[in-house]
Amino acid sequence: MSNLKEQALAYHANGKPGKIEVIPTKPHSTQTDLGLAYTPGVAEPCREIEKDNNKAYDYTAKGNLVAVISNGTAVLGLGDIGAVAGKPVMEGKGLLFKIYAGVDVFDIEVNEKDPKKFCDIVKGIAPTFGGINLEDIKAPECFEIEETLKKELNIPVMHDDQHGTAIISSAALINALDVAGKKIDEIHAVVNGAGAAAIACTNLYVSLGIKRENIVMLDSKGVIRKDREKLTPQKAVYATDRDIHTLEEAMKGADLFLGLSKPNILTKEMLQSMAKNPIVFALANPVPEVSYDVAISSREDIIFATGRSDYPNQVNNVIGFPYIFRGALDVRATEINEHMKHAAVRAIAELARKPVPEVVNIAYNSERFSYGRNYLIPKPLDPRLLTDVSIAVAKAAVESGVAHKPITDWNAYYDKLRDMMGYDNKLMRGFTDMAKSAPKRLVFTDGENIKSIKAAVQTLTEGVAKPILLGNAEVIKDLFEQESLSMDGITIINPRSAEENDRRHKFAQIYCEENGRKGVTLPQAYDEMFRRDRFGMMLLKTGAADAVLVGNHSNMADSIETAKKVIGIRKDYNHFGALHIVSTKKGVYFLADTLVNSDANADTLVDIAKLTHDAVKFFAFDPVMAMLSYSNFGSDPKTTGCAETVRQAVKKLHEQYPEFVVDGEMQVNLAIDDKHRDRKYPFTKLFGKTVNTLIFPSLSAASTTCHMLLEMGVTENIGPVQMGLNKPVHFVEGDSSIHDIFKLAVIAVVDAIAQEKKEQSANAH
Ligand SMILES: NC(=O)C1=CN([C@@H]2O[C@H](COP(=O)(O)OP(=O)(O)OC[C@H]3O[C@@H](n4cnc5c(N)ncnc54)[C@H](OP(=O)(O)O)[C@@H]3O)[C@@H](O)[C@H]2O)C=CC1
Ligand SMILES: CC(=O)C(=O)O
Ligand SMILES: [Mg+2]
Repeated sequence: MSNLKEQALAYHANGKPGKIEVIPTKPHSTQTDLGLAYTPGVAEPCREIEKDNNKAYDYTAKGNLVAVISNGTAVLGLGDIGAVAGKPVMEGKGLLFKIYAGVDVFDIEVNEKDPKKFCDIVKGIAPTFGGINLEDIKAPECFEIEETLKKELNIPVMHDDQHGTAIISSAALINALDVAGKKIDEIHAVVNGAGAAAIACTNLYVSLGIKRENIVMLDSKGVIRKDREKLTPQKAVYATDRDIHTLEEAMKGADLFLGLSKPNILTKEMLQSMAKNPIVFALANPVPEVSYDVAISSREDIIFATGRSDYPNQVNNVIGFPYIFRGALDVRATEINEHMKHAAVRAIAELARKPVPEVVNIAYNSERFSYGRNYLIPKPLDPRLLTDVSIAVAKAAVESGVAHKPITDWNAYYDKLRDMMGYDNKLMRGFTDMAKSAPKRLVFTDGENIKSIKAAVQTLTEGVAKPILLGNAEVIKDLFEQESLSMDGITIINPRSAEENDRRHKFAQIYCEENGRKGVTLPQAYDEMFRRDRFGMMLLKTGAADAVLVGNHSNMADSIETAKKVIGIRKDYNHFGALHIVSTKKGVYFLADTLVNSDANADTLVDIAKLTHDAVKFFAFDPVMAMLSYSNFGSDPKTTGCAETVRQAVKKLHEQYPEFVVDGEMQVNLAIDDKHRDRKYPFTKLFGKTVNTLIFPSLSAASTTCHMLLEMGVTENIGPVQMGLNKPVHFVEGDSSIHDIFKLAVIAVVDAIAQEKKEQSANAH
């Protein structure tokens, strides 16, 4: 703990104190810029806004700016620590708004406990903002404050400790009940705490179906009973006349415990007295009502959540507020109403049931998040929260008639949000959309590998492919079960099974006929068909599949040789190759050949350059190609070796393909720095152009460079993209992540679509 204390204090104090700052969004380097940013130019937008206040959304930051406002009376579970002491929390919230949903925040700490005066202050500053997030204001004052402000302001106002918490914990409850196999209208609940968060959560649970008479609520004075005096209206709603007087009694046989109160209140015995599969949400921060260790050791069937990030099931309002406000701001909603809250609950609950993307597993250093008692709600770093929750909230605002600026093109809105996510680049999104337009039958030869399986499931859920997994059906089914993945829509083929005997014979016949003069006999060909890469490629060849991903269950060099024999190299070529697409700060680069030709000569390089030229065009870029080596345009005059091989290839390319923008040999720094190159070597065919394609002199150089870039943090890479075979066979590299395999799957489908189009146009002529 003291370590945490030191770390936390150093974190906040180091560098510029605090966690947020204001950054200008417009140019400000010249006198002209400043004359527009401030006087005299700034008067023009002022005049426009004076005429029509709504113009503030066009000319100022208002539309994306939220106030996080607190009076510091219920800061986390620290209690009434005063306005300024709450500032680190409010700044923290500002940081989360920004990083998760791109919402800008001013944190405002107000020294005022009187609800009426507090409301006057907020109303006074409201014109600055597109929305108001009330935070850490204690009950019962928070109820009056929120109600008044909602009534009197026409921008979204939400007290996050109430409704943010209610939304997230409701989503977790829906899924916990599903896991426990219980019905919401039959359960008995104990709610410990009757403050801002607890009351709002309970209200939302009731609207979802929990019966009020099945709830026992407690505050600092014990069970809220009908015979107690001076209950606030919010507490009185939940007062009970059942013969229950203590927390201990309330817990007996209960199905649900919701704690939004104080640390360490529950005992092991109390947990053991609950009903079967008890749901325990101990959400007090930073220390829950019962520790994770005590809860988990109390009984095996417990379904447990806290508000903390260091245990499974973090029920924390961070999963909601950034996206709830994002959606509300984007349609310029005048409020956040019940319809919008329910939409957010559903979106969060449903997201937890979808397969978890690899980026999330990587972020949490986990191999296997999957829906179940330890994964009831999405992780805060799940980038899909931004799209799923914001869209659900925005749609609900439009449907319920509170959107001032309704969205009509939801696909464009989805794309805009996806652009904010930042883990995927535009290029890949374009391919994904292309693949979705005509999903193809895609074979994963490594069907018994969990990474292939997860990538295959993702292709299905994203609608980019119809996956076929090769392997032993029992093994594959077990893996699906272990990961709680659905097999709906997945095809499994076991090349070794008796059912595939006829197909094995047929494939062997074809393979033998085509390769008889390469020494392949029929018995050998039959034996080969037991191997998954051979069988997968034959499925493709015979039209039973549209594309294949060859996994790393077999030797890559052997699979490459097999692909040559089974699928064949394109007419007019003697070689095939592969490229990697890497997205760097300097732009997108195509690197080749990164996979196939370990002993390239000048003819190999010419083929690779031609294939890469076509591929780069296919990916909608104009190829500007540098043929790389260690020397520049003959600066090393040796007549043998790699520089000479590249020179010969360049000569051939210039003679045979004068239209290609290609030159070399040159060093990679000259290829990338066009100004330097143009100054020093103005005669090249690349003059005035920016190189986007790098053809390496050897596989060794290409592969090393490619892996080095990736290890050193290139933001995005796709590959190896095979080019030059007659059909879409692509090769998965040994250390590929699920995300890498998914991207290659998308490329394979896009390749299949392109192939189909080519065949259709050839048939038409
Ligand atoms: N995980 C999450 O996302 C969130 C967690 N929280 C946490 O919930 C807790 C409460 O926050 P909030 O509602 O904003 O604060 P409030 O001050 O509004 O409410 C606190 C409530 O806890 C009650 N309480 C205090 N001691 C006990 C006790 N021994 N037994 C039963 N009830 C008790 C108080 O009773 P009385 O009414 O008698 O004073 C009051 O009703 C905090 O720990 C906070 O960090 C809050 C929001 C979100
Ligand atoms: C998470 C939060 O808002 C709280 O604990 O108060
Ligand atoms: Mg809070």
